[in-house]
Amino acid sequence: MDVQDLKPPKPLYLERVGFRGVRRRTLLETPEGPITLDLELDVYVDLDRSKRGVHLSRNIEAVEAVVSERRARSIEGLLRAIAKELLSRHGYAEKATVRARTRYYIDLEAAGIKGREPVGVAVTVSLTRSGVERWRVAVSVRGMTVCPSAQTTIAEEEGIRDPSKAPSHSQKVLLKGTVDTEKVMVRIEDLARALLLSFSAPTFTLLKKPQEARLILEAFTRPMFVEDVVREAAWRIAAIPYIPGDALLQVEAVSLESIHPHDLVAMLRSRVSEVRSLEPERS
Ligand SMILES: Nc1nc2c(ncn2[C@@H]2O[C@H](COP(=O)(O)OP(=O)(O)OP(=O)(O)O)[C@@H](O)[C@H]2O)c(=O)[nH]1
Ligand SMILES: [Fe+2]
Repeated sequence: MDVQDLKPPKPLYLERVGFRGVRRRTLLETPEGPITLDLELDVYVDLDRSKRGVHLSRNIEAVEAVVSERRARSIEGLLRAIAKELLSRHGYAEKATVRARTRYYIDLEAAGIKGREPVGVAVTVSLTRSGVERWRVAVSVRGMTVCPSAQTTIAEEEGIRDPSKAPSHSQKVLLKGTVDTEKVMVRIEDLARALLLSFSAPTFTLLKKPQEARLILEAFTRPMFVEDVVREAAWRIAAIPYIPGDALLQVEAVSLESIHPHDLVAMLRSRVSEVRSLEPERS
């Protein structure tokens, strides 16, 4: 009998046992065409109290079986297939959890500028043997803000009639949106776009002089606190129609303040239904 199958000295249930950071490249045959993804995978199963260890090589065999098939049409399909493969190879497990970290490229249009922009992605599925499927999609993006407080102060002090023409401090903001759902997975593109449009202005990989000027002028007409960015992002995420009302969303912004040696953070957590129930103040 394998050591793994022996009764453990202390028979305690383990929620997750597996490998973290398994690197694999895969090709997804998506409806928009083939996408190659470099994945960093975490692959876990639970372990009941009767067994000392998980037969861990099977976690890699499950990944290899699915990744080499190259049949997945989406990251959702790929992760669900690996989770099912884990449960089939570990007859003693009740739950499989698979997490993939990767980078997507999103078509973005703002201030009349078009670009294909990188976003950080982490998708987690947890699947039980009875078929309960839970998803967590987290997308991280970068944008810029213009501070409304400094802009107003300077406009008043300098007698500048149109505040958007007053200088202010502007900084890069790291914004992360996470949505937890059952059964349906939030599309990465939808979550990414909701976040990218929640800044004073998004960042673009390529900016020629006229575009750079237009982006900055646009940003100065949309000054935002870091709190405004988080609320705007929550609002836009909740506006994604197919997300169930009981889904949980979390938005966190880290503003790399240009005038301080430290950063500024704002975070909100809410049920999507709660955000949807608010009537926006007409600005
Ligand atoms: N459960 C457990 N396994 C470990 C640990 N350290 C190393 N291993 C793994 O043990 C694995 C080999 O055991 P198994 O996966 O059972 O390999 P096997 O018995 O040849 O294959 P199966 O017949 O599928 O069980 C290696 O892939 C190691 O990664 C540990 O701390 N706990
Ligand atoms: Fe084994």
